[in-house]
Amino acid sequence: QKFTVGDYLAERLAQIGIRHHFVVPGDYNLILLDKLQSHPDLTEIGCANELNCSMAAEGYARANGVSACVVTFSVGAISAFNGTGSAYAENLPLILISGSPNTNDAGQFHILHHTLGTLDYTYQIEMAKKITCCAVAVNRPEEAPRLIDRALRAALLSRKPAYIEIPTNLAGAPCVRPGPVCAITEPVHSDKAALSAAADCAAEYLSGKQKPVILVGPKLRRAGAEKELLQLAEAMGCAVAVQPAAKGMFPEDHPQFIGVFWGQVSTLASDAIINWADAIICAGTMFTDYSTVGWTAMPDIPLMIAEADHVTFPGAHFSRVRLSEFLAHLASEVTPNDATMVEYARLRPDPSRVHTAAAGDDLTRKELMRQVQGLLDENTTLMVETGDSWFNGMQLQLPRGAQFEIEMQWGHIGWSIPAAFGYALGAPGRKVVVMVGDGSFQVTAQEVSQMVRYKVPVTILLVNNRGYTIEVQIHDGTYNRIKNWDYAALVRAFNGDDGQAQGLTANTGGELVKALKLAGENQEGPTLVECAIHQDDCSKELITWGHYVAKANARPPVKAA
Ligand SMILES: Cc1ncc(Cn2nnc(CCOP(=O)(O)OP(=O)(O)O)c2C)c(N)n1
Ligand SMILES: [Mg+2]
Repeated sequence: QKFTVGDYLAERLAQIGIRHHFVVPGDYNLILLDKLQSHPDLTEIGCANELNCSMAAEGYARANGVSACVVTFSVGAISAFNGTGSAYAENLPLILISGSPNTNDAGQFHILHHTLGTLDYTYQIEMAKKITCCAVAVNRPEEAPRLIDRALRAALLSRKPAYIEIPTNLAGAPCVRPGPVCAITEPVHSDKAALSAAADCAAEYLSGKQKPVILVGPKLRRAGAEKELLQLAEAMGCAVAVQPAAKGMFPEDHPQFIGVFWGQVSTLASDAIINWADAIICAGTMFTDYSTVGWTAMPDIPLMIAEADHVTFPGAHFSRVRLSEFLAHLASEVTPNDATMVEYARLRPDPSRVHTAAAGDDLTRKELMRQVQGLLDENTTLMVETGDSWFNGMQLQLPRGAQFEIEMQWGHIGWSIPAAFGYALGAPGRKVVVMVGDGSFQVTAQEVSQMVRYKVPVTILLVNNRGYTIEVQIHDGTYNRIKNWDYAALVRAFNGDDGQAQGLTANTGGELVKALKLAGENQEGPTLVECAIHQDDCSKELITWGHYVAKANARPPVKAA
């Protein structure tokens, strides 16, 4: 049994920790799929289309750390570019693998199916270069080890997606076996001198400051630095806020947690403390139009910003300083200062008395969220979709161990369904709950059928407010109306003759209680609960945020000088 290029790739994927690879077959990748499938540690997961395949891989990477999506040339890969873009924006090492034309075709001037109908097949890798940290095409079997290793190492080091193109007649070509896997997995450590210089600079930045606070951003988890952040927070004793896309990256039951800082739509009293602070330690932060509420909540004091591999201060920059090592170093040196916690204690809001609606009342967003809060425990992962689900999710208090997943940077509606499917396969045993709007659900609904096929027990809370409400709050128009579906019947239709999915509707609080109980009991497949709420029943935060994002979008062009 000769060892081939496909076997080399399979062995490397397994060595870096992948146990499931997401695929849609096509004649350019069939031999490669055979090789991957024959690896004892890899399980092939079929998806309904390549957009969903790439989003399932994006979700798998959130749970597993790294993922692989295997598609056919051009018609497959170009759809998969969307989930690859998400992985880039969300800092996830998704390996996009595409079959490609037989190596003889270019030289024989063949026009091929699935291509643009020209003689130039390089357009795909040229596009892939723009949305990955490394894109390689294996055109000769001898090149396979070097190119595959280069792409995988680049993805693992930078937490960005990589692209590997394998011609249909090379997947089965003879190839040498891989060398030690540490050659591609060995991390890069901080430069010692830069690390201590950065620590000295941090001490200087903090000295003389009365009210320092920590702000956690979404890159913290991707840099593997959550533990060290906690060490630093406890060494300082200061208040800790998180950006919306970093919710769940600092424990919310921790006494120093002061809420989600999101400008005027912040939770608890985090915006008051961030605005009161005279020093902000930013760890893995991303200040974007969405996270600063249309630039109305951009901190305006000099910041210390610790990124995955460098640290900046007002007037200083230190390269090759790894975030986790920097935070740990700081924790061992920093002077305690709990002024921001003392102040927070003075102004923290009393926990709001949550109103329980009568069982027979029409279901409202508030009652829905009261019941979702009750679902959260140390074993739950809540995935919130673009839409009012972002804002409703932000208000939830996460018990210790509960996880929260959001795709706020790429913000592709429909991400949550395939991503939850992929995440659930990467985190067996966790209870995965999705909160998704009706508009988003319509984009990628087919992947519920894969949850049925692989018996993945995801609970899908479909918040049906009859349309694209988040868009309505930014700027309304007829385009924000959609055709209503019978969502529960659709999910039951995915069962075919042997599925265990349940499709339920909840029009009142009482019906929701019953539906959630049934969902918790269904371990043999997905349970979708259509939660029907009024079209205008949206969060006050969405209305405020939508107003300022629309204003930011409408800024007039700056007149040329
Ligand atoms: C792929 C993609 N296409 C279009 C958009 C713009 N967009 N953002 N949110 C929406 C509507 C979301 O509506 P729903 O899922 O019903 O959420 P709600 O806001 O809760 O009604 C759109 C159409 C987007 N974010 N992603
Ligand atoms: Mg909606």
